[in-house]
Amino acid sequence: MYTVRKRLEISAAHHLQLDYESKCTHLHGHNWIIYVTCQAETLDKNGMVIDFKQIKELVHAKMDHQDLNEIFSFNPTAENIAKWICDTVPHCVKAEVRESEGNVAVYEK
Ligand SMILES: Nc1nc2c(c(=O)[nH]1)N=C([C@H](O)[C@H](O)COP(=O)(O)OP(=O)(O)OP(=O)(O)O)CN2
Ligand SMILES: [Zn+2]
Repeated sequence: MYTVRKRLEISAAHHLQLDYESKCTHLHGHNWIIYVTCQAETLDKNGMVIDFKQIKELVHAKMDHQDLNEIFSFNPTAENIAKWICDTVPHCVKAEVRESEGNVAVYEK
């Protein structure tokens, strides 16, 4: 099994829709650190699981310097973003989304 992992740094704003009082319901931003892990049993004709550049184009280009509530139809929690990444990037088996050093969500297929 081949495994590749791409690290992305993304500046983006969001607010959360919650059924309890929270400062996070107000618009605010994070410098998100995201790790995308992809796996394949065999490599493509270029000798890759997936080009790192393609991962960047699919995730960084969509999210960087955006209001995540405007570009996503779901509540943009770290968990939901991690799931969206796994569903969007070919061969993705795991996405780790860090809002900060202490706040991390992971989705694995
Ligand atoms: N399970 C989740 N919990 C929370 C999420 C999330 O995506 N998944 N997101 C938030 C907010 O985005 C919020 O911005 C987090 O703010 P922060 O101030 O970093 O959170 P803390 O209060 O926990 O920060 P400390 O620095 O540890 O005090 C909230 N929760
Ligand atoms: Zn937040």
